[in-house]
Amino acid sequence: MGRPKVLLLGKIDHAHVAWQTIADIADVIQPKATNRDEFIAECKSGALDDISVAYRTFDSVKITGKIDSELLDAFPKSIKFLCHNGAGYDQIDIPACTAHDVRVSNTPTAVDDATADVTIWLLIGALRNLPIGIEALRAGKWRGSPPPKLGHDPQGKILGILGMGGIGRNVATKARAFGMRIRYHNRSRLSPELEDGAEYVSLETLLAESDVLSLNLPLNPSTRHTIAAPQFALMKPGIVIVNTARGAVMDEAALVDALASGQVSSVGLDVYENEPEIHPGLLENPNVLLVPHMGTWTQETQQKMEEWTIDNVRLAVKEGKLKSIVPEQTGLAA
Ligand SMILES: O=CC(=O)O
Repeated sequence: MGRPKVLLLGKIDHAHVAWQTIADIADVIQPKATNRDEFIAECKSGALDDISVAYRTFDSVKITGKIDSELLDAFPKSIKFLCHNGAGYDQIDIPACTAHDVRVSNTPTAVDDATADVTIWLLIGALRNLPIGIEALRAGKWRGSPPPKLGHDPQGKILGILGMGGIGRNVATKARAFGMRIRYHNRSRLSPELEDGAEYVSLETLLAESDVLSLNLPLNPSTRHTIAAPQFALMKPGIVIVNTARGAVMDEAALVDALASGQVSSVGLDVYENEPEIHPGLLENPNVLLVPHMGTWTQETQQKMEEWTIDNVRLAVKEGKLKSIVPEQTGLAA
């Protein structure tokens, strides 16, 4: 039997030492394709035959497009493991992977601190109307005229967290240091230990009573547009919303309307429905604080995410298993 073959979809930017441990035990193959059609043709040419494990980055979607049934049909049948570098894996159709006997891993926990830090930054910035002041200052108008309306303190405000996984809980811990009262809604209630004093409420109560809403739920077919026009209508008027999860968990056009009517007073966004495009209604609105998907954009976290993904690749090559299989596939035979 020859050496195992590992497909690298995207680049290793930081964890070169860890990646060398893969090169020591496997042949690493990089596709020549630069778009999906070319990639499918390359798969069909046999150039990727015998690959058993693939490492992929978020940006590699530019080469392959979404990992869906069409792509999995083209992949060599030898592929058994797909190791995604990222916490969110909405670019991958998990049921299709399961049907094709491909196990998928992501990088939970590695992203929690960095993503929660940006969440808090957006939360404070949106509460304090900082984008209006920043824009006026850059335009040479100091605070502008009229100046931004006064912001609000986080102390004593209710922070509603929708999605209380690792990132949501990390946001809760950090927000407590700002004196916020934490409530959450999640598919299922957490143990008291994980709740750490956060109050579990229904989605309706979360929307109706939160001063600030933080979206920390994964994007999948059942969470798409969880926040849309009917949900905006239920919210406490003047609510502040922060989204560092995925743009499409919220209906962006409905958000633009809710901002225009004042139902939502301000918003802090790291993610968008059709990245890198941004709804013009968000770009035009001074009550919108935006960053371009930089939730995990730190040296330390990028390094950790690559190393975590490489750990999955190594385990898959050596032992035929994964360190962090996605929850939808836990319990499936390896
Ligand atoms: O967006 C970042 C991630 O999913 O890790």
